[in-house]
Order: sequence, then C-alpha cells, then structure tokens
Amino acid sequence: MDATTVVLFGATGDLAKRKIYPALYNLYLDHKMPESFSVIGLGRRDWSDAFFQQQVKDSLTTFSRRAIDPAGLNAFISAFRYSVLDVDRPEDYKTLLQLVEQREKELNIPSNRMFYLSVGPEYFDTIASNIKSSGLGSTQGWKRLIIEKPFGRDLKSAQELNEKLSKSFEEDEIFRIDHYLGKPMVQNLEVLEYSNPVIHALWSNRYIANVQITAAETVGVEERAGYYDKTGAIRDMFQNHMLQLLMMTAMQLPKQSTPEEVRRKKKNVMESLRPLIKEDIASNIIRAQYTAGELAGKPVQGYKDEPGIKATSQNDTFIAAKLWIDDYFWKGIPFYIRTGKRMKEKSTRIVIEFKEPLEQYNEPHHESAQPNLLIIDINPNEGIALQLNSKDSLNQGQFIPVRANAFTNAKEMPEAYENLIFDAMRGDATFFAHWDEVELSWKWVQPILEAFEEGIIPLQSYAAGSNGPQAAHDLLGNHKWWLDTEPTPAATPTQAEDRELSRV
Ligand SMILES: NC(=O)C1=CN([C@@H]2O[C@H](COP(=O)(O)OP(=O)(O)OC[C@H]3O[C@@H](n4cnc5c(N)ncnc54)[C@H](OP(=O)(O)O)[C@@H]3O)[C@@H](O)[C@H]2O)C=CC1
Ligand SMILES: O=C1O[C@H](COP(=O)(O)O)[C@@H](O)[C@H](O)[C@H]1O
Repeated sequence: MDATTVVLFGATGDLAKRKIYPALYNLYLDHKMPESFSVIGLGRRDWSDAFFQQQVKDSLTTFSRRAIDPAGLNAFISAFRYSVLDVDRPEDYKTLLQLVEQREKELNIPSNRMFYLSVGPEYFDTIASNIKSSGLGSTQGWKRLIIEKPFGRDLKSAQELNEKLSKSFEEDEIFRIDHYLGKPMVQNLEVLEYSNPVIHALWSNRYIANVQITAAETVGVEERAGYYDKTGAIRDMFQNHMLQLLMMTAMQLPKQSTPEEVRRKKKNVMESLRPLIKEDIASNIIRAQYTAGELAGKPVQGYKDEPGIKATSQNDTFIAAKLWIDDYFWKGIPFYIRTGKRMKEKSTRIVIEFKEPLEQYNEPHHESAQPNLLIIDINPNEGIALQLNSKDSLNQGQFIPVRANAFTNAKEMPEAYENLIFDAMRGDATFFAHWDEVELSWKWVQPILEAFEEGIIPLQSYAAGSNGPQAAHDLLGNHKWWLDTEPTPAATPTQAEDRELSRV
C-alpha cells in the first residue's frame, strides 16, 4: 500500500475518538496500514502534539475492540501530530501544508494525501476549496477526500454541495462514507449470492414473496437532540443507510466485482425503483414517533420528553416503507423497509421470505407449514440462517420449521470503519456511495419530505420497547415482519463459527 498522510479535520471530535482512531489502530495491528504513514489531527482547540497523542491513546483504551499492546502503541502513536485549524482561516491551511510537507520529508512519504472530513457538513465546501487554494491538494501522488454523512438535507442541498465539492475534487477522488456499507455482512451479500448456487437460483421474483429490511435500535435520541430533531429517521437512516441496504440486496450480480460495475448495478436498482406519487405516499410510507414505554424491564421516556426536544415536536423516530423495483428480476415483489429508535431489540437484518412451498404443487395447504426464510443478520449478530420445513416426528402429519444457522463471532470481525478506511487508503471505492446513488436516493425521498411538510402523512406513535406502530404491521397486509418476537440465536462467544440445524 502507498505511504500515506491522513489529514483529519475534526480530530478532537466524537467520531474521531469513537471510530476513527480505533479503526486506524486495528488496521495497524493487522498490518493493513502503509509501511510509512503520518496522521495530522486538526481542530480549533489549542492542543500540543503530546496532548493529542494522549487523547488518541485514551480513545483506544476505551473504544478499541482489541487489547492494547504498549510496545506497538508507542510506535503507532509516534505517527500522530496536531495542528490548530479553524476552517475559515486560510493561514491555518498554510501552516498545515508546512507540517504535512515536513512530515512527508521526515517519513519519506510521497505526497499521497487522504483528507478526512470528520466535521459537520456545513464545513465540507469551505474545507475542500481551502485544500485547493492553499496548495494542499496539489500533490504529486494521489489525493482523496473522505466525507461523512449527512450529504445534504434534501435533493437541492445535496446537488449544491456536490457541485461545490466537484470544483476541488474529481468524483473518483471523493469517498462518501455510509458506514452500513462497511459492515462485514453487507460486504458479504454479493459473495453470498454468487458463490452459492442455491441462493443464486432462488434470487428472483419467481421464488421470493417479499424482502424485509429492518434496522431497529434500542437507543433513543441520546445527546443529539439539536441534530436529530431537524433530521428524523427519514434523513438520518432511511435516505442513506436503508436505501444502500436495498441497493446491495437487490442489485444484479456484476460480471466483475469492480467498483464501477458494482456502483452501476446499484444505480440500476435506484433507477428501477418505482417513484412515489404524492397520492400514494400515505399508503406506502409510515412515519411515527416513540412515546414512553419499557425497555429491558426499565421505564423509558417518550421522545417529546427527551432533553432538548420540544413538547410539540412532529419529528419522526420511525419510518417504514413499501417499495417496488420494476425490473425483470424483482417485478411484483414488495420490499418492506423499516428503521426506528427505541425499539424492542437492536437488530439490523434482511429477511427474504420465499413463496409458499406447497402452492406450486397444488397440494392442500398445510397450515403448519411456514414460508422458507433466508435471514441475514447484519448487526449486532452477524450470520445467516435458512428456515426450512421438516416433518414433525412428534406430531403426526404436522410440519415444523427448522433453521440451519451459521453465525460468526462479531467481536472478531473488523469494524465498519476499519473496512472503509482500509479501502479508501487503497483507493477502492466499491463500498462508498457514488454521487449518482446519492442523488437518485434524494430524488426518491424528496416527494416524501414534501409530503411530510404538507402534513399529508400522519405522525403515528409507538411505545418505546415495541416493534413500531400498528400501521407498520398493517403495511404488510397478509404477511408479517418476521422474527419480531424471536431474536435469532446469538453467536457462541467462544466459537468463531457455530453451525447447527436447530428447531425453531
Ligand atoms: N459521532 C458519530 O457517531 C457520527 C458522526 N457522523 C458525522 O461525523 C461528523 C463529525 O461528527 P462528530 O465527531 O460527532 O462531531 P463533534 O461535534 O463531536 O466534533 C466536531 C469536530 O469538528 C471540529 N470543528 C467544529 N467547528 C470547527 C471549525 N470552525 N474549524 C475547525 N474545526 C471545527 C471540532 O473541533 P474543535 O471543537 O476543536 O474546533 C470537532 O473536532 C459529522 O458530519 C457527523 O454528522 C457520522 C456518523 C456517526
Ligand atoms: O448513522 C447513524 O447510524 C446509527 C446506527 O448505526 P449502527 O451501526 O449502530 O446500526 C444511528 O444510531 C445514528 O442515529 C445514525 O446517525
């Protein structure tokens, strides 16, 4: 891998501490960092190098998934330097350039520069143009820009932001992070389909009845009232993470797994996604807000009582949607998507429900038969399960669902940020959101945002600790959200893989 300088804007912030430093450290332990690298942290706080290095060490002690190796830690930390920078002060970029060049010389790093913008999106444009005007972006090697979400708050603002960024960086230099694309099971979806003829053969509207994608969280708004109350589940999760999961699930297998091909296939999905017209929005989109309830046996307050949230807030903390992909493979198959805070369990999961097994053979419907399910657990458990029907030897003539489970120990898997930072350093953009996908996602979501503003969609409520509002269950008609009440078995902590055929 090329020797690299990581220039981290927002080095004093929460994301850097919780995700970025632990990811860099784990990559270092796995020998996935370049032989020679430099990290320059930036923020307005007047920190010294030594203080910054101590902050990084503290963050690793708290957040790294690995035990700290004191000897290796010092070598790792010695690559870190700090420079004070206010995004609006051009002179700070000049000082930064001098420091970057000095470290490149000391460490013999050709000018390959990765600018990581772990700051609020309101600063993206200013930083990108200052990188250009200060000369920081005039590298002899490569330059890359990593940006965090949110990318705009509607179609127009996203287009404006992209227009501005493209004055300083080419599209192939911009790495838009969607951390769901870094999750190991999401990165595994393509492989599951192409390396398993059983799954591949069934992956179409001929055999699939519906697809359900859930990202349920038990946490509430936490300390993010200011951000979340203006954002809601639709912008915070649905427009980005949930639509990315949809693209990854529904895309047709690329002939070659190159970034260009994968992104082209994802774009095809978005282009085939049936647009919502205003009249149909209320019957296909459910929005809701949590009220007081109980989680893990403890009472929790409602959204409106959370610190920093107004009692009149009409913000959504839950979204469910019914979508149709009008292409050859998925025509006629509903995709159900939902995401919410303060739900019963933390679970990101894709469930593929297959068509009734007996119907096609004209046998009398057997009421104890359940649909076959393919269950892909993404987070916090990681694994797949296949639910099949089997003869129930204890009850004559009855069927019983059994599950073949394969779970991995999530603690041993690289964290999303590790995968993504590693890819960005190698210049592999496969699991980053291309502008075309982002724009198409906003285009699809835009009528929903307008319908919200116009009050066309009622705001439902659901008790904290539940599986969401009744309306989200009604959305599925004769079907149901699978596994709502029966979490799939967790991985055995001592075993890397646990394969079993179990009774459900
Ligand atoms: N935290 C998280 O879990 C997640 C965050 N994100 C995104 O990551 C980005 C960063 O979030 P987070 O770390 O939580 O935010 P924080 O508020 O914790 O940190 C913001 C950072 O920006 C710096 N900053 C703010 N204003 C300026 C300025 N004028 N000039 C220079 N630096 C400035 C701050 O440094 P200083 O105060 O020293 O100036 C600080 O380091 C945001 O875009 C957020 O949406 C995305 C997913 C998850
Ligand atoms: O981006 C975000 O994601 C988290 C959920 O991420 P996960 O990896 O824990 O599933 C969510 O809590 C947060 O509101 C949102 O901004």
